[in-house]
Amino acid sequence: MDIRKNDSVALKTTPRQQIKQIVSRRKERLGDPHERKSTSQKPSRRVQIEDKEKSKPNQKKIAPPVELNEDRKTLKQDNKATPVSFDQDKTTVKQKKKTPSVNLDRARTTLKQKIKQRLNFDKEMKPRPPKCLIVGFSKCGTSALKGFLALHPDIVSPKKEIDFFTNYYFKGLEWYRRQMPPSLASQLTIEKTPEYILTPQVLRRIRDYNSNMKLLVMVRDPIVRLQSLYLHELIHKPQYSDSTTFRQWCGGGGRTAHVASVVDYASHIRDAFGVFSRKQVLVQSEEELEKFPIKVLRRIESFLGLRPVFTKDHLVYSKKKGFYCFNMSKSTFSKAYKSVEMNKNTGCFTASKGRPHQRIAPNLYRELVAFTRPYNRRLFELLGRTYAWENFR
Ligand SMILES: Nc1ncnc2c1ncn2[C@@H]1O[C@H](COP(=O)(O)OS(=O)(=O)O)[C@@H](OP(=O)(O)O)[C@H]1O
Repeated sequence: MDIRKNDSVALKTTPRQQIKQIVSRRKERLGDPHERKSTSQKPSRRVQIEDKEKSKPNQKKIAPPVELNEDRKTLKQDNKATPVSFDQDKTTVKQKKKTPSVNLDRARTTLKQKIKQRLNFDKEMKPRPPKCLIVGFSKCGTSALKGFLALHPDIVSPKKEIDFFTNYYFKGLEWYRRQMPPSLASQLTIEKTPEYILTPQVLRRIRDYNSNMKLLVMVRDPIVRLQSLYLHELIHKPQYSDSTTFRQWCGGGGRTAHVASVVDYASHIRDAFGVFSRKQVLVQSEEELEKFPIKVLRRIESFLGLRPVFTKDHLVYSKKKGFYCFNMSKSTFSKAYKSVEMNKNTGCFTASKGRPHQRIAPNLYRELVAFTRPYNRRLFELLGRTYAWENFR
């Protein structure tokens, strides 16, 4: 080894340079103390927390915010769909649990269909001109007939008597139509005003309005009709008071013009037969409606060309009232309720229908029987049938 050469190199450097060299060699060996300081700096608090989290494997992780929103979306959609799934049958609800997305789609479709149906239904529902009229006679069970008929799904009827062809003809046909309840094209509107049959001019107005109109005419034992009308007019006509007797109301006896106007069905029905074909007019007795309502309703269904729906389940006999009333456990009851005044609790007609009649004094009764007999005979001849009115006595 040439020591002198090395020494010569060494001799060439100044002590200051030598110190520098020593320091740089140390740096190479150990690394820069400044750099070392930067790497050995304390980790930031955030990093510390993250590290801590990593070091806790069993701790529950909080779901990232995006997923939470997704969950909420799904929840909202589910909530929106809930009313539809209620309308669907139980099977669909069960399926929903298994495949929610499929059922959600189905529920949406059903809802859309239902809305569409409803809109179409509402568009179609409008007041339509009546095609059948209950034209008479007052106090012969016309309200019961109208109310019972309104149980039929294909029949609608206004609650009130419209009196159009008698009193409000000047208001015009459009006004009349608007008095009718909304109905579907497939339904039949029936209006009842028992005074229509009393005037030939009114019957002609009806024919001019609709020459195919069907007429329902209720008749009743004329003496019972007198009793019924008497009780009605005592309340509704100011010329009578509570003290007006039946005899006084009859006009002092049983052979007056007043009595004649009440018991003479035949001349009015003849007028109706003169304006309409007989096929368009059905005459029905109150007595039969009172005792065998379903039989009568089935007959009228057929007369009106409606599907037969009436069964004995529609009505129940009330011993207390002494009449048939609506069977409130049957859902059609609520439909009929829109068409007649009835007691919501009992399903029977209000107190103004089916009032107990007073007993007629025997003398007056005999007079009335004698007086009404020819009227009845004329009616029976006209109809080609009899009623058991005179046989009752
Ligand atoms: N189911 C039933 N419920 C109640 N009443 C019934 C029923 N069926 C027939 N009737 C008889 O209907 C009589 C009333 O007839 P109207 O409805 O034509 O009277 S009105 O002209 O509308 O005022 C009414 O007359 P009154 O008994 O004099 O009240 C009843 O006898």
